Amino acid sequence: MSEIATRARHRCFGGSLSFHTHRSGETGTDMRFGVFTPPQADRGPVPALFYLAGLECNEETFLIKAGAIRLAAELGLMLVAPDTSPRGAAIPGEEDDWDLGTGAGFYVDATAAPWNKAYRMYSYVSRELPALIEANFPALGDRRGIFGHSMGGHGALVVALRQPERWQSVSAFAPISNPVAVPWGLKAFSSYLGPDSSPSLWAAYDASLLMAQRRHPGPILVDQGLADKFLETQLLPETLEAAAKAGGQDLTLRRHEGYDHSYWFIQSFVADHLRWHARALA
Ligand SMILES: N[C@@H](CCC(=O)N[C@@H](CS)C(=O)NCC(=O)O)C(=O)O
Repeated sequence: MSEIATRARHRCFGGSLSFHTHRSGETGTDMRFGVFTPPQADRGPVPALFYLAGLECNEETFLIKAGAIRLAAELGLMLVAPDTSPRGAAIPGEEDDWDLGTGAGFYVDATAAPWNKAYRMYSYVSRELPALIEANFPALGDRRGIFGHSMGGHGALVVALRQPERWQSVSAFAPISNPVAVPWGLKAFSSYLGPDSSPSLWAAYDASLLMAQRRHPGPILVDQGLADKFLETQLLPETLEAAAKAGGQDLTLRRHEGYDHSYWFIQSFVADHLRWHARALA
C-alpha cells in the first residue's frame, strides 16, 4: 500500500481536517484526497462517508463549500473527499475540455486507449481509496457510506448499486441519472469506454439502467433543484424514479423549487444527507 504524504492539517470543530497525496496503483499517478476526522475518533474507529464531487471540482471543493463539517463533527462521521480524476497523466488532450479528462473522470474504469492507462476512478474510489483510508485513519471497515453531486452523484449511485454489500448507505445531489442518454455521459462514455455502446459496458455505469435490474438494500435519498440549468438536458431524475419503481428500489427523490446546481443548493440540504447516512451507519 502506498505511502501517504500530508500536505496540510487543521483543527476543525474539535476534529482534524487534513489533505493528502499518495501514489495510486489504479491510476499510476499521484492522487489527492481530503479527510475530516471527527472528535469521536479519539475513542475508536468511526463510520466513513465518502463524497464524490462533480465536474471541474477537486478534493477541496466539498470540504470548503458544502458546510458539512460542523454536523459531521457532531454526528461522529468521517468525511472522505477524493479528487475527480487523475491529474498529470500525460494523456494527449486531457486538459482540453472541462467535461472530459482532468476534473471529469466520471468514476468509471476506462477501457479505451489512451484513457485506460490512468482513468480508473471506479476502482480507485470504490476499492483502493477505502482500503487506504481504513488502513491509515480511524475508519470502520464495515460502516461505509457514499454520496456525491452531479457526476459524483452518478458515481455514488453506481458504486453503491454495484457493491451493495460494501456500502451501507447512499445518497446524491442532482445526479446525472441516466448518463447513456445525455451529452455529458455520451461524451465521457464514448471516450473512456469506447464508441461501441454495448449494453454490458455502458449499462454497468448507468444508475437508471442498473436500478431497473438490481436494488440497494437500503433506501436512497436524492435531492434535486428545480432551477438547475442542467435538469432537463443532463440529469433526468425522472428516469431514475421510473427505474426505481420498476426495480422495487426504495428511493426518496425530493424536488426543490428555486434551487440551482451550485453548492448553495448542496449547503441547504447537506444536513439531511449527513443525518440520513449517520442513521444508516450507526
Ligand atoms: N463549467 C460548467 C459548470 C460546471 C459545474 O457546474 N460544475 C459543478 C459540478 S457538475 C460544480 O460543482 N462546480 C463547482 C462549484 O459550483 O463550486 C458550465 O459551463 O456551466
